[in-house]
Amino acid sequence: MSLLVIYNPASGDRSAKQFFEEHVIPLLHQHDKNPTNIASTERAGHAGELVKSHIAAHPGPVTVIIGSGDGTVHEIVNGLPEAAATRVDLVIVPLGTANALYSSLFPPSGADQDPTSYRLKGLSAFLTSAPPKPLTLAKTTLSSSSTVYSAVVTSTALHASILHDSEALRASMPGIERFKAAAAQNITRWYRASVTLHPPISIYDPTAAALTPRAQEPTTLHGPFAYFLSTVNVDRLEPLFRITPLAASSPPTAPALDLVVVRPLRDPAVSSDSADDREVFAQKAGRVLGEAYNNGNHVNLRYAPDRQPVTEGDGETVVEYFRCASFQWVPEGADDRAHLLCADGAIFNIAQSGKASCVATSSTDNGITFSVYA
Ligand SMILES: Nc1ncnc2c1ncn2[C@@H]1O[C@H](COP(=O)(O)OP(=O)(O)OP(=O)(O)O)[C@@H](O)[C@H]1O
Repeated sequence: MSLLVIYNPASGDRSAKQFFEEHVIPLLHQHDKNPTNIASTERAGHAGELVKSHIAAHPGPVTVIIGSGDGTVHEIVNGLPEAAATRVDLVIVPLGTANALYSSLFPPSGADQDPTSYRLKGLSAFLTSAPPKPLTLAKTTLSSSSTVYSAVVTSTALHASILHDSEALRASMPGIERFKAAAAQNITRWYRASVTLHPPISIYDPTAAALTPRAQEPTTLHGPFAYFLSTVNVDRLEPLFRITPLAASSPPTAPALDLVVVRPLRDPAVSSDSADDREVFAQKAGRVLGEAYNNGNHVNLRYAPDRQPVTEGDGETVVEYFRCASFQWVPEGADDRAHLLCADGAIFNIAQSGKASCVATSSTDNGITFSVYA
């Protein structure tokens, strides 16, 4: 098995080069692991090119130690030719902004933890020969010639708008605060679309505190939507933002998408798509996002008789939490923002009259088995 080391000097707070020189490379040498190549990415897309040319020169399985955030992992997952038919085992050193995949694999313990040893947990798993864990991928088809794989998140609505707008804030806000700033800019927007979920479908029931089976035929949800997001492999998008908690507490036994959906017209205080009702609902949407930071408690919010979100009683849930095999998002023509789709932070535009179809697959679907040390 060959060994390739890649780091992205532009990730997160731009500390990857120094971290690799001071910690990662010396540790590899101490363990007699000699990489075939140590490369720094030079531009967007370069990480995928580096792995692709490495496999061409060294056919067969490869371990890739990757110092970056989720965006660079995404480039590797999407950068290899289907014909490669090989195995890629990833060792993540989390040096990006959000590090969703890493913080889901290694949830922060809460206790004081040395940041350097925390970042080296994946590398330790590799060095101690723990078996790598296969990844699930979400495959999104935007047209007959456009397909993208996600290893973390596939979203539309507010989350796609946040990722779309936060990139412009990267230089002035290198940390996760830029996602909060972009959320504030977009919190009153609604997105006109419909979405069809495909079975097997289950839905979270806060009373049972469990996912319960739902229809075994496709289910269509009509908009407008405030929030629509699906994940694979992760229960959080930042160390403390636990948006799909059931992915960890009740993990799927076969490839599946965990979905968080928020539809404003379910709110008894909202009767129409007016500016006033958007302002009223923005507070509820803000509460949902805030409770996701409270160990994923947003999934337990219900509307009380006074129409405020609470965690007691038996009112309608504020969040609809589904697990399903696939979904099809169909934006309405006039709503440009409903045409944005985010795949692990990369933003795509769904064509006018187009749709996005997303299906959970095992990582072997594109001919390559992607696994990660955890
Ligand atoms: N040398 C480079 N200069 C500028 N950008 C680069 C360079 N190398 C890679 N990139 C781009 O940097 C982007 C961000 O990288 P990455 O996702 O690893 O970090 P992040 O966005 O800070 O973290 P996260 O995705 O976890 O929030 C990638 O999409 C990649 O295309």
